[in-house]
Amino acid sequence: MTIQVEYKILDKRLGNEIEMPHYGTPGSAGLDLRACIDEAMTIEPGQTVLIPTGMAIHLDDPGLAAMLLPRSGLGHKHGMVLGNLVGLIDSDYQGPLMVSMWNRGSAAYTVEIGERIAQMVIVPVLQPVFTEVSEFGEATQRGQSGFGSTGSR
Ligand SMILES: O=c1ccn([C@H]2C[C@H](O)[C@@H](COP(=O)(O)OP(=O)(O)OP(=O)(O)O)O2)c(=O)[nH]1
Ligand SMILES: [Mg+2]
Repeated sequence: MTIQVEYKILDKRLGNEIEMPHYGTPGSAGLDLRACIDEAMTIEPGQTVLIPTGMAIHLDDPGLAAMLLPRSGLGHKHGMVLGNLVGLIDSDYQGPLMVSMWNRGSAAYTVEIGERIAQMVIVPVLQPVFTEVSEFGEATQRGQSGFGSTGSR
């Protein structure tokens, strides 16, 4: 099934000198989002900046969400991850897609104009009806144990 999602171009460079986000290979889970900034931006260790992607999407369907995730190379090699760790885009959001970039590393990092800074994954979402109970229907093997109850190794 093909899912259609509307988008708006907010920065005229997108699709011209800055490449449009796209699935890089047939099996790609995410599209790389690009920094639509006016000049290269140096982010100091510990600093967080909000970077526009030059576009908006409207998922429209409450059964969909978009997640913004770090790119592994940027995160692992340069400590450039997301200030909110994961960005969650609601299906009713119509505003500019923004990426919060956090330099959790120990060296300054310069984001270039049009650089691929994060990736966006479209995911299915369920909104169940929640029902309050005083006891759950069936006791499980785990019960209330958690947070390392099974040991660490
Ligand atoms: O990395 C992100 C995270 C969020 N958003 C946009 C889309 C999302 O639908 C909206 C609200 O995000 P969220 O609900 O995570 O933030 P909030 O702090 O709860 O704000 P709000 O009160 O507007 O819901 O902000 C982004 O553009 N980038
Ligand atoms: Mg919210």
